[in-house]
Amino acid sequence: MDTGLCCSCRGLSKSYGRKQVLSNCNLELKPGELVGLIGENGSGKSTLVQCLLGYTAPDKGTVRMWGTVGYCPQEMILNRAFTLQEHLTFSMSVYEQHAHADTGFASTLLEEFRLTDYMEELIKNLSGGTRQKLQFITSILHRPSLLIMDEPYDGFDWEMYLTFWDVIERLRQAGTGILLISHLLYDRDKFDRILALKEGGLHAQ
Ligand SMILES: Nc1ncnc2c1ncn2[C@@H]1O[C@H](COP(=O)(O)OP(=O)(O)OP(=O)(O)O)[C@@H](O)[C@H]1O
Repeated sequence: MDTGLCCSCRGLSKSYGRKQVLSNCNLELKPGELVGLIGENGSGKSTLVQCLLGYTAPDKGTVRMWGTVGYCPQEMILNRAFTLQEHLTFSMSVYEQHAHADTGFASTLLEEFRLTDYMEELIKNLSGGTRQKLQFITSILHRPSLLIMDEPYDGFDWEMYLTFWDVIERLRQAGTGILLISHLLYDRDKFDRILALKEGGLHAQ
């Protein structure tokens, strides 16, 4: 069924003990749309993302996704014992089980993010910003239908920040719907919509 959406959640609620974190949250994302999600520390942004991705079960509500998903989390999830090359070989083999991940796109991203000099380095020896670049490109190798990113450019220098936005724009043009979570959103004009999570609810900004 073509709903014209890549993600929809309806009536999402989640409490931890007596603390209600999400209360009746509704969100729809269209292909090619870029939505920013802001909120104070502890407002529930990560909880919302965890519910969208199915990592945490909501108390109420439904989540639906159409197509493939890419996720760039805030915390580092790379295997530190791999070299960058081993990490990429492993990631591509995982993606190829479910989606198309072409080596040409991977090579372009490695060049654009200046990672080609580090292919034989262990991930544990890379700088924080370099690891962040690798984590970001890993989330998009399969050109997902929906991309969810939590503080994705934390640690990028200015040039890499600009490269990041170039790549995001290309993904949007190819139809990827994007949800970008951050405490602070710069360049607000790049977003189609900005939502704020406040007292458990999503509010248009
Ligand atoms: N597994 C958990 N068990 C209990 N409480 C939790 C759990 N996960 C999150 N919380 C609580 O839920 C609230 C929202 O947390 P969450 O991490 O979703 O906020 P956030 O907006 O992502 O915060 P930050 O901007 O600091 O990353 C916080 O009060 C947090 O302590």
